[in-house]
Amino acid sequence: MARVVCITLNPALDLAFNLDALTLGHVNRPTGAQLEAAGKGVNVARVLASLGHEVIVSGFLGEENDAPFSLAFPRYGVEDAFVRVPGNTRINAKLAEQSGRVTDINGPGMPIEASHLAALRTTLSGLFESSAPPQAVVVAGSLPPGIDQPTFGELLTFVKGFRVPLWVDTSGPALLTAIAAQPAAVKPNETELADWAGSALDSDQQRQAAAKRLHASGIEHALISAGAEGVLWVSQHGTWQSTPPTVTATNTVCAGDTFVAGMLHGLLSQHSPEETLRFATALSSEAVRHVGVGTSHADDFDSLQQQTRVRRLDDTHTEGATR
Ligand SMILES: Nc1ncnc2c1ncn2[C@@H]1O[C@H](COP(=O)(O)OP(=O)(O)OP(=O)(O)O)[C@@H](O)[C@H]1O
Ligand SMILES: O=P(O)(O)OC[C@@]1(O)O[C@H](CO)[C@@H](O)[C@@H]1O
Repeated sequence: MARVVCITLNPALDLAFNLDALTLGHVNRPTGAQLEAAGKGVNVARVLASLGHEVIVSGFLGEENDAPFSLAFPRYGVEDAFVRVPGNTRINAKLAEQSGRVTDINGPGMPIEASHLAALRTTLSGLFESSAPPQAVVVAGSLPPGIDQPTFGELLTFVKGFRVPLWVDTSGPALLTAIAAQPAAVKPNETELADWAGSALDSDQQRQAAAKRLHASGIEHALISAGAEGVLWVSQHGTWQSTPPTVTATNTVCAGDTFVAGMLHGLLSQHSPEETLRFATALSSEAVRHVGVGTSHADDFDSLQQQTRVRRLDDTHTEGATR
């Protein structure tokens, strides 16, 4: 198993509400509510730890409300290397309706200052210069106020300097900055990549062309997810496509993070490309059935994997790799 650092610059307490249907402008009474220590990198970390990896979480946490995180980290099985900064970590509302529609309300996050960034760099240097340096690093989620695009680009270059694979999952201008920094992997969804691609990525062909272009631009693993329509993956292993099984989508909030963790797990464990993509896709489909990240301990996980369709698109001699 590997040692992995997961960085969340803008974590969140996710407040998930289950509603029959959301009515704007009215009092809504959810059937259930759940508050969890989250944010993209924390979610990825949680999945990797559940798969047996040694995971360290870092980034910035508000010192005024860090108790739910400090309590959750031992439960998630991850080591806490977050830099505490003045203020409160944001609370993001996730409104999930019976129809499967989810409305996210994500706050801006706490202002980050140059001294906080310097503290983060010192923490990361300490982790990577230790006697047991990590084998991979994930940077996931949005940028808090105070971290502009050039600063983010510099941070990614700094992290790349540790010479382990850097995986980045972000959106908007930060995704463009990340792609320019040439990490080992990015995993936008089809909407998030449209800006970079210059057009909507509605069809398989458009997504395939964009993933190939992304890979050719210097990204070792170009991954594009498209919800229930599945994933396109272009790498040195070829062009692969997966389609998840049909499941009842209750809450899609952590699906992308679960997928990223599943892929990294497969690659770090040296599983075959087919096995890696099947596992990650099935795991992310498991995630959408409930609030929170996906688990491979679900009773029917084997069946979810069997129902996941995986195809290699650039090789006609891979019938054995499909199900
Ligand atoms: N409705 C669904 N049914 C089955 N699987 C799904 C569904 N939605 C998402 N998934 C699985 O989760 C993966 C990631 O989902 P998606 O493309 O929505 O990522 P995302 O937009 O990054 O998610 P996030 O909400 O975590 O940011 C998909 O590739 C798919 O395998
Ligand atoms: O605002 P960001 O950083 O883009 O996304 C934050 C977030 O929506 O991502 C996770 C799900 O992927 C949630 O835990 C969290 O609230």
